[in-house]
Amino acid sequence: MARVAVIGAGAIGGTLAAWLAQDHQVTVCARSPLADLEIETPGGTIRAAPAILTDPATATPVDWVLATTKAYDCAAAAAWLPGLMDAGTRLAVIQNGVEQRERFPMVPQPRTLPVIIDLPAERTAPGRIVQRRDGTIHVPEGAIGDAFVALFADTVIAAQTTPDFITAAWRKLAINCAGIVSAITRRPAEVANDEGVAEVMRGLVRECIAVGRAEGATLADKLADQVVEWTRKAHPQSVNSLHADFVAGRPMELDARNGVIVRLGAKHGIATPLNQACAALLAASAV
Ligand SMILES: NC(=O)C1=CN([C@@H]2O[C@H](COP(=O)(O)OP(=O)(O)OC[C@H]3O[C@@H](n4cnc5c(N)ncnc54)[C@H](OP(=O)(O)O)[C@@H]3O)[C@@H](O)[C@H]2O)C=CC1
Ligand SMILES: CC(C)(CO)C(=O)C(=O)O
Repeated sequence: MARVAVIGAGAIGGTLAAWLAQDHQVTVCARSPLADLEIETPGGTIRAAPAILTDPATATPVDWVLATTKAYDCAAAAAWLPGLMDAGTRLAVIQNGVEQRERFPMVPQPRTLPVIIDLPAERTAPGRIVQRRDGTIHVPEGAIGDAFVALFADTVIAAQTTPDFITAAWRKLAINCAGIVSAITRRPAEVANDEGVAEVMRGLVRECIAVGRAEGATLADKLADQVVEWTRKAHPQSVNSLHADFVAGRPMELDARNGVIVRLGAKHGIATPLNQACAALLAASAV
């Protein structure tokens, strides 16, 4: 049984904390108070009552810290680390994008594990989450990756290591960059059935493919069509996390999901007008 602290009790943090609490000693480090966790999963409801802390000064060292805040909240989330981490603690950064390690520069790289999770989940109230699919997790190969995968052995979440993490991260970024169409149109996954919107999604993904290849990822041309197909096969009412932030009036991970394609595209001399335009339009409509 490992000691696991989950920073962030949102859609992903709450879901992972509830699954891991079935087998491990879990502490949830929350910004807003909550009582317990109840997750509606494809296989039925699971419940957990982990220890819940709201003050970083009360944190004590654990084996694993799972950072599951949004990318834009990493600086505040880092306030938990001095209490939670000792010389043996490892940090898993479970966030979208391709820059997970860079978001926690204060933790030595060998003890930081970037994690790609594909698990659609929505928070409906504090501690109440709908998990739409069992989901997958990908982490880089190596001893720390193996240890992380072992934490999920008895859960429905398929966790695995990959020898090509950069490709895994960019494939997920392809899905996420296209998801901006939901926030722009205020429509869940079903919006991908609109052929005009689907063509915008393909264009966003093609830019992501070009930049990802320049960064060393192996991405097939067919990924553009696949992203549309996968979105069409998702639960039609599934709300992605960018869309959820937009409708809740929260900050958005625009830089982590679309801006990064524009930034890294500029570095490689690759034009990314669709990602730039969609991010600018969404940012402007959130004001
Ligand atoms: N939702 C999804 O389906 C998926 C999300 N992702 C990625 O996972 C990451 C997390 O997303 P998601 O779970 O949706 O986000 P949520 O907004 O649902 O949850 C983030 C949580 O972090 C908490 N938080 C923020 N700052 C702090 C802090 N300083 N200390 C403690 N808790 C803090 C928030 O608190 P408060 O309750 O006060 O808001 C919130 O509960 C993102 O990078 C996202 O892109 C990846 C795959 C799927
Ligand atoms: C695409 C999706 C739903 C899948 O995990 C996601 O990553 C998000 O909501 O941010």
